[in-house]
Amino acid sequence: MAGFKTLDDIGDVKGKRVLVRVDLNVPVADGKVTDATRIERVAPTITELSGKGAKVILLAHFGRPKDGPDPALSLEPIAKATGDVISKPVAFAADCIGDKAAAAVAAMKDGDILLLENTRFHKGEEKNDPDFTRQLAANGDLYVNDAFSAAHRAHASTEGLAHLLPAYAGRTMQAELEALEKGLGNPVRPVVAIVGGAKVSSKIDLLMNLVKKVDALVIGGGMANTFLAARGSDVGKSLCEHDLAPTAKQIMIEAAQSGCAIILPSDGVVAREFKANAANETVSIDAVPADAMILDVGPKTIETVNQWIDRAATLVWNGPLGAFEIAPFDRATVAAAKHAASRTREGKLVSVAGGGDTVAALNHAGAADDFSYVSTAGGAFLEWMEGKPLPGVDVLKA
Ligand SMILES: Nc1ncnc2c1ncn2[C@@H]1O[C@H](COP(=O)(O)OP(=O)(O)O)[C@@H](O)[C@H]1O
Ligand SMILES: O=C(OP(=O)(O)O)[C@H](O)COP(=O)(O)O
Repeated sequence: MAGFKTLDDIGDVKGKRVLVRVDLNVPVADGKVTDATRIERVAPTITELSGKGAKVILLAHFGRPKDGPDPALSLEPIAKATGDVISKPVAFAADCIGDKAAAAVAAMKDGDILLLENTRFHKGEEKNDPDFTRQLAANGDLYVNDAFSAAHRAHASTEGLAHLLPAYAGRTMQAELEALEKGLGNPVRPVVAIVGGAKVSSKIDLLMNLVKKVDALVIGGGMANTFLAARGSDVGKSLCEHDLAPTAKQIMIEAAQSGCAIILPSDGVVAREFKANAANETVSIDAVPADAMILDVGPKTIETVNQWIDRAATLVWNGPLGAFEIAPFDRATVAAAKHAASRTREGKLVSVAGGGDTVAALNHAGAADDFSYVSTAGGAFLEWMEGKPLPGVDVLKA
């Protein structure tokens, strides 16, 4: 891979402490990992380094802790899940810096694997604070970044560490960039993007550039509600970031100027509770009851989405169209995923999808294997698509 050092350049790692940044931000329900794709994708890097006798020290975040350590966002259960995927024990330390981390690292033998607690339990992580970064670096001789899906974050463990230790791209980082370049480096038009999901505030800005790159943008999931509200629709109690309505309006103006069609839901499946099999009804998008929330796009919208998939030569997808984890609000996501998979199988579509939950949704639909490429990354993938610099990648090239 041009511009980087990879594991092919790392030399003899026997006995060396290698800090490996991975993305273990996996979907979890009732304490169980519901989709292990991200763990499976970083497994080759972990097993390769461990097999060569390195002490493999995994750094990762989990969720978005607001105020220091949060037991609900501990990585401890993920250590076991990682061990299950790689068929080796993965030890766990209750902090990523300080005495607990140092003691756990000191106890490691060559080839051992250790996962340190959620890096985001310290404010220094997201601030890329030099002092915090030095404390992380104290436990390593070398640094490997295999977290492409977090490479859009300039955090201590994704960017800062590469300034302090000899830095290398892991196998997944390398493979993701190569696959995206191959699939989307020079996409066949028309290019249709589907963007849904729930991370509205962290993804809405990048839609401003995306509409300049694609021919049509289908907006679903929680993301659609902010656009619907900006357009004047009442979305009741739906997930919606009303303060981002001006941004949504600006994106719609930008899209019109760039000749990018924006497709918003025309109907929705609404419920009063966010739970599986909640009583629900399908309503026109302009008739959402004030006490209800849109949890999926409706059948008319599914038809429209599928028509746009039919028109596309290239499909780019991040974010489910509805709350796919809870039946029956998975209907639109499953229908669109199956349709895109079948067009891809017929050789009529290049389909590239990404994101922790999007991958889980495609797996749920039984469609992932038929997509041209499934990335572990959502936000990072869209930023790569925009042509935005990814700090976690650029620092490896420095
Ligand atoms: N209408 C909706 N209301 C609430 N949550 C939604 C809705 N549509 C999708 N979601 C949620 O969005 C989440 C995924 O969003 P996001 O994290 O942005 O995707 P990814 O991880 O693929 O990048 C899922 O947990 C899903 O339940
Ligand atoms: O799940 C992730 O991104 P994604 O939801 O865009 O796929 C990454 O772990 C990054 O997480 P963040 O968006 O909290 O920085």
